[in-house]
Amino acid sequence: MKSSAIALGSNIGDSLAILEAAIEALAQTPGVVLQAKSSWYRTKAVGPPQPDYINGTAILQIEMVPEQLLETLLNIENQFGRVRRERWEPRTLDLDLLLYDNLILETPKLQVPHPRMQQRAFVLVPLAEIAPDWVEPISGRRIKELVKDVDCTEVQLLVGY
Ligand SMILES: Nc1ncnc2c1ncn2[C@@H]1O[C@H](COP(=O)(O)O)[C@@H](O)[C@H]1O
Ligand SMILES: Nc1nc2c(c(=O)[nH]1)N=C(COP(=O)(O)OP(=O)(O)O)CN2
Repeated sequence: MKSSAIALGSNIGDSLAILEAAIEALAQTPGVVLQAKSSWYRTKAVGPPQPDYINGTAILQIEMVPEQLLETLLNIENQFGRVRRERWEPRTLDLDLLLYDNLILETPKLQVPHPRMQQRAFVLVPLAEIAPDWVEPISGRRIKELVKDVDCTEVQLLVGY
């Protein structure tokens, strides 16, 4: 069994229902056990102007290699109507693979840890809630330390668990 941290986001449609259903779809996937899910946060969009997002994170116990997990995430995004036209466009569902144990991996299709997670309050705030002591292997710093270095003012608790 390996551990993986996943980021979830949505800013089109009934985002909260989509995100809850996506968590359920992950939990029902063979080879995946849902260990923890964070609260949901309303967050200002980073990048081009677009509607606010709802973001959260989950910790999975998995029996899959990282490439299989990415494939699983992309399939679930498609199930929830994800359409890809351009980068950083609004989306029904975005699932990013943040961390996979302490692995560092760089292939044309997959980078782990997620290369922008250290700058993203919408990732670090929910991740610090469920995995504060996980060490991000590139920086060697814990999530609870990384979150202190980002501006969290535009990440508001929406549904707490
Ligand atoms: N760590 C990653 N998680 C998700 N997707 C990744 C990762 N590293 C590379 N990718 C590639 O990015 C696209 C998905 O882009 P999004 O706009 O974040 O959905 C995917 O095709 C992966 O090959
Ligand atoms: N608040 C917020 N802002 C965002 C969010 C998000 O989830 N929440 N996702 C983005 C898109 O990231 P994308 O997956 O297109 O690009 P990446 O490859 O940099 O993750 C861009 N901006």
